[in-house]
Amino acid sequence: MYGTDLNPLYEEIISGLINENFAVFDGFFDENMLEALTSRLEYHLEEERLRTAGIGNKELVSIDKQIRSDKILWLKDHPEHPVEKEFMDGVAAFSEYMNRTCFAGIQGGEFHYACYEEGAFYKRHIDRFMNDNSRKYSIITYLNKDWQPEDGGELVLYLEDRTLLLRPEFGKTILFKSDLIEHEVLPAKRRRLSITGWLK
Ligand SMILES: O=C(O)CCC(=O)C(=O)O
Ligand SMILES: [Fe+2]
Repeated sequence: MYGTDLNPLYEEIISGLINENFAVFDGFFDENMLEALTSRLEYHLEEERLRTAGIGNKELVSIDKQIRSDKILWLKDHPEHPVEKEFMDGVAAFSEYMNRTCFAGIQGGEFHYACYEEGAFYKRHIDRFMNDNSRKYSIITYLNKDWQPEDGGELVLYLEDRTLLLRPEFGKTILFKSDLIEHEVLPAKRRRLSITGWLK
């Protein structure tokens, strides 16, 4: 029946968002798709398409290497590949579910690939701009095979009652409320790849 099926993974994510403003999970995207996204990102890197990321929104971008030192490529800034369309479709299906079951009011999103080269980091911040509060949820999926504890690059979530360190392991996805969760990326000790987006 249209509109009434429950999706167990989505339900788990939504419980996390309701109870703790974040959720960490595997299996949002299947293995083939994760492999294809990784190859695509590696190809973009070889073609030198990623650029030093800025801080602030389009009008107010300043590049401050003291705060972040990753490189990014916005998905909208290059011709879409079928796996990128599949990625967007997956995120759109979740957004529709959130809208239908939680009245989340998500109207779209923006997405980029990110690469933290050895030594790169992103200091403690929240994912909202001073002059634009449209970002509702942040979503990050990691594309790093065999990430080891000594590889660093953890995402730190600064929660009210504790601090959580998350390793950027292949296929792991984090979703959190963009306006509430302060977070940081610790220096990576090897190249750290991800695809990141904001539901708006
Ligand atoms: O890659 C991560 O773990 C987080 C990235 C991040 O905080 C951002 O791009 O705003
Ligand atoms: Fe962030």
